Amino acid sequence: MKESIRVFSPATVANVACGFDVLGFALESPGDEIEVRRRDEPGFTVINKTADTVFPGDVNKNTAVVSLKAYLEHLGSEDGFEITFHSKIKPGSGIGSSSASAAASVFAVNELLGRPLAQTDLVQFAMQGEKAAAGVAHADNVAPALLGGFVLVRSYDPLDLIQIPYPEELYCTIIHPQIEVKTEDARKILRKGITLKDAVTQWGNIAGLIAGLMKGDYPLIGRSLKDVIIEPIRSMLIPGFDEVKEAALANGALGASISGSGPSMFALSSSLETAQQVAQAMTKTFSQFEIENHSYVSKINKQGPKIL
Ligand SMILES: Nc1ncnc2c1ncn2[C@@H]1O[C@H](COP(=O)(O)OP(=O)(O)OP(=O)(O)O)[C@@H](O)[C@H]1O
Ligand SMILES: N[C@@H](CCO)C(=O)O
Repeated sequence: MKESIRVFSPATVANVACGFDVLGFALESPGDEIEVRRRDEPGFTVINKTADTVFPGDVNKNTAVVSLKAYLEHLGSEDGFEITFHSKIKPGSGIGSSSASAAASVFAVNELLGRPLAQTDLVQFAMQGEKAAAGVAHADNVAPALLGGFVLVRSYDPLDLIQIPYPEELYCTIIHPQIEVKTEDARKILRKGITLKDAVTQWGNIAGLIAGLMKGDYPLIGRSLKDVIIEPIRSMLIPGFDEVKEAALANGALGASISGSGPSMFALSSSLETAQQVAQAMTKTFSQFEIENHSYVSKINKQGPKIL
């Protein structure tokens, strides 16, 4: 059996406006690149070869280790592993940095061990990494990170993951304002209750978004990419949010909202040209608020993690 493996695990956009905690999709780039090597003795080591990522001091709080421990415990294995990070999504960015690591390690070791578990069965362990990062075992980043594409979390108990077809011509613009918002903090500020009116609007939109993706109905996708519950609260953490969102829509985006818990924003477009125009418009608008930022366009990642 191989003693080491190098894998890529994708960034992800969770919530997707109206699907808080239940919908996410994977991006072709960026992502985490890690190498996992079996150790001669039990335990875990993390080697950081990235240029600018600072990991938690306690290796056992690293989401890659937390998820891998849960996976190995399930298998009854006491093997130890060394995890080397070669590249890393910036933590707290809103595109699933904690998730990419949690998914990468379980995918890598499952491959090293000859795939004792199916890919879908790895999600439950990667969720433990998210719980360590944000206090809640949400699956809307790790499920698309491991399965690729758009994934609906139909149910958490029991875990029921549904891969959702989407139109081939779908492009995501991501913009990262240079501010950090931790998921844990962005969850604490949410209201504990919602009105029935908002609930009806939200579940109409999430159903419409799923239907639009499956039918390749761009106007329906656009009409449904609206969030009346989470965005009104979390957008207060992102200076210029309303103006940047308006700029995206004015330049042809189907819809735009907060990526995950923020501060990144995402916009979906039906062509690469539009997505690039949207990126320019969002960057220009954020810059008017004197917030450093960078933006890029990514296609949807079909496959999830891959062996390098
Ligand atoms: N391998 C890791 N990669 C990234 N963050 C990690 C990792 N291990 C632990 N963490 C911790 O998780 C937190 C980052 O996770 P958080 O969910 O806040 O950001 P994110 O995953 O980039 O955003 P989002 O979940 O909204 O997409 C930080 O406190 C970071 O220290
Ligand atoms: N659904 C999670 C995603 C975090 O990326 C949240 O919004 O808190």
